[in-house]
This record gives sequence, C-alpha cells and structure tokens, in this order.
Amino acid sequence: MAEWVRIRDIGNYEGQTVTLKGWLYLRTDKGRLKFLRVRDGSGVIQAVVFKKNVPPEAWEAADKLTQESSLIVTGTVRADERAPGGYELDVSDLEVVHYAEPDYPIQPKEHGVGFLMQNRHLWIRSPRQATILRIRATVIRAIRDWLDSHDFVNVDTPILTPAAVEGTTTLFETDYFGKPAYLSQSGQLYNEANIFALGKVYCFGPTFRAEKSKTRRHLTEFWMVEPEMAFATLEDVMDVGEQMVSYVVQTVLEKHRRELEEVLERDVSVLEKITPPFPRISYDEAVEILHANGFEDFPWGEDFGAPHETTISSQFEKPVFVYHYPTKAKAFYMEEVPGRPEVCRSVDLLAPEGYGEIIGGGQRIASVELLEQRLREHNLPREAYEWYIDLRRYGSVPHAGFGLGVERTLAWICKLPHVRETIAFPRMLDHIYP
Ligand SMILES: NC(=O)C[C@H]([NH3+])C(=O)NS(=O)(=O)OC[C@H]1O[C@@H](n2cnc3c(N)ncnc32)[C@H](O)[C@@H]1O
Ligand SMILES: [Mg+2]
Repeated sequence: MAEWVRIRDIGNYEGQTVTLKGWLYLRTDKGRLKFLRVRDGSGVIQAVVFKKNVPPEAWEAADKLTQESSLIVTGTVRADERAPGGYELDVSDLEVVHYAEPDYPIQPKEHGVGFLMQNRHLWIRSPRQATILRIRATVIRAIRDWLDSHDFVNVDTPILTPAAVEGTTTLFETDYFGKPAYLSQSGQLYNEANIFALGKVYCFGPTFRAEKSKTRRHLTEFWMVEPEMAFATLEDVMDVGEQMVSYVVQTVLEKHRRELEEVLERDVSVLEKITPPFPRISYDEAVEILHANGFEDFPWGEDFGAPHETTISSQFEKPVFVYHYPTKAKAFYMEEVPGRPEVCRSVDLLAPEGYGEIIGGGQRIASVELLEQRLREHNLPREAYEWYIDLRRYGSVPHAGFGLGVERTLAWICKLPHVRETIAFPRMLDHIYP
C-alpha cells in the first residue's frame, strides 16, 4: 500500500501515488467515471474512479458505495483548480472497509435545525461542523499558549462545589452523600486561593449554568478559561484580556484563513483589525451611547441585554471593554470604586457584530469587612464561604481576573448564528440528547 497521507497535506504529494483512509461524503456517477467526495477528518478531496484504471473488483465495490461508507483509496495526486482544495486523486485501487446502511439520515441538502440537533452525532461529520470543531481546538490551544507563555500556571478547580459564584438562580444541584453540591458556575473563587500559592493562575474547563434562557448565546454547559492575578487591578484584566483575545484571533487567522473564507464564508477583514488596544468605556458612557441610539429610556442601574450590547459594540470595530457597572447589577465579590460605592470594578468585553459579552471579570474585594457585608446583602450562607473570607485574613492583596467563554468567542470568530455549532455536543435548556 502506498504511503497513507492526510487530505490536509495532499498538496505536498502532487504527482505521487498515495493512500487515503476515510468516508464517502458524496458520489456522482457518469458512465465509466465515478466522482467520489472523500473526507478523512482533515479535509475533503475528489477521488476520480475511471473504470479502465482500476481492477474490476474495485469498480464493483465503488458501484455499491453508499454515503458515509468507510473506504481506503489509492491513487495519484494531481492538481486541478476546479477540484475542492485544488487537487484530485486519480484512483488506481479502492477497498471498502464498511458499506454504510443506505438510509444515512443527513443527506447533502438542507435539513431543519431540530433534525440536525437530534442527529448531532452524525451532523458533526459534515465539513462545516468538522471545520468549526477544528477551529475550536485552535482557539483552545492558542488560549493555553498565550497564558502558559505569560507565566500563568494552569490549576484545575473543582466541578463539585458547595456554593454559588454567579448567583443562586442558575445552580445545578446534585446530591453529595446526603448534602447538596453544585456543578461549578466558575472556578474563580478557587483561583483566588491559588494565586496566593502561584501568583498568576488559570483554570480551563466546563462550567454549568441552569439558564432558563433560550438564546443564541446561552448554553447550560460551556467551556470557560479563567485567568486570575495577584497584585492586579481592573486595568490588568483589560490589558490581559485584549492581548489574549487578539492573539487567539490572529492565530486562528494564521491557521484557518482558507476554511474561514471558503467553508464558513466569513469576512476575515473584520478579524484582521483585532489587535490591541481595544476601546475602553465606562458603564456611564455606555448608557449615554444607548440614550443617543434608540434607547432613550434605558434606566441607569440596569444590566445590559443583548440589544443594548449590540448597540454599544456597533460603535466600534474592535471588541469594547465596558467597566464600572452598577454594584447591584454584579456578583457579590466585586471590589467597589473608591468614592462611588454605587459602581464596582467590574468589566465585560463586548464582541463586535452583535456577539455581545465574551468576557466577564473584574477586581475582587480585598477586605474582610466589605466581603462579609456583601455576603449578607446577597443572602449567601456565610458558612459556605468561610474559606473564601480567610483569603482576606491572611496576606490579602488587590487581585483581579476574568472568564472568557470559548463558545461565544468561537461563534464570533466564525460568525456563527448560534452557539449550538461551537461544541461537539451542546447542552441547552431543551437539549441534552445525544
Ligand atoms: N473568573 C471570572 O471572573 C469569571 C466570572 N466568575 C464569571 O463567571 N463571569 S460571567 O458569569 O460573566 O461568565 C464569564 C463568561 O462566560 C461566558 N458565559 C457565561 N454564561 C454563559 C452561558 N450560559 N453560555 C455560554 N457562555 C456563557 C461568557 O463569555 C461570559 O462573559
Ligand atoms: Mg457576565
């Protein structure tokens, strides 16, 4: 058998005889010719079977091929600008590994989202979905590369936790040997302990929100990277956030420009502008933008909804930081702004093109007294946070961090209509199968 190669690298083998292993995506018969669209997980190529060029048994096998049959094809690589990816395989031999059953549910045609979601385990095989998952992997790797190269230590935080971080209304409760435990909403509180050991840390894993929201931006299980820094302030959050997001976007452009343009039909010129610094405006300034752009009655003090975030971010070509939200609109742990207790040292990063919040974070309360006051105000059970208060008793420091949602970031980069396409098996209010 000739050398087994990946379709993604086929350009390196022009004129050579190679072997590909994959699945039949599409078959077109034209007399003594068969055009097979083969995919192998790294890309798609057209394999041309000419009856006179293959053994009779190979032709007979090709004739019985059904969509998604697994196969091994050998042939000579030739450049052809009409072919997907610019190359074709002139087949000299073909072996079928398994004939797929003839009723493969996902035909190369339009299907409704509900049907596709019920068949997500097969839908992910489509070139578009596979491309998105490949870009997702690049986003995750780029995030880790940037943090690892900037002295952040990856520390894993618990999934089973005793208390809320982001409000008690979106907790998934589970029984923990007769006591309640909650799936992690955020690793932040544990990160705040870890920085006293390591200075700069990040956790990166699944987080859970029992969101009752059916929107294009909400999942009930999503992946979040959460950097946290000792001796840091709100400004450090924005510095790190803009540098990391810019690095991620430029890395995706470098590695996946062709897929973005050809498979996802994404206008990449927007992404080319994503470099530091990002604009930074206060919540007060953001409210002024709303008042001047159709939301004259927006009341100061409210959190922004999707339409508001879209209006605010539409004023800028880059993601925009909005800082100093009203204290009452944010979580219990937010440090207050000296002299303005009604606002806190929080920040969100709003992505352009209507993708809204991709980062939430801020500076954390450093004093025992204010933290105890906030726990009372938020009616949080003090006993579940005693350890967290300890962090303010023993060498407290100004510290800050944020969480970036992978799925929302990926949806923006790829310009996807819904976060359901940003993870292999999305979990949403009304979707947990397969
Ligand atoms: N270490 C920190 O400071 C993080 C902080 N405790 C936190 O969880 N902030 S956040 O709730 O705004 O969520 C952060 C990001 O997490 C994403 N996120 C937040 N909730 C969701 C849902 N439901 N679906 C998808 N993505 C979500 C979104 O990008 C948010 O900006
Ligand atoms: Mg948020």
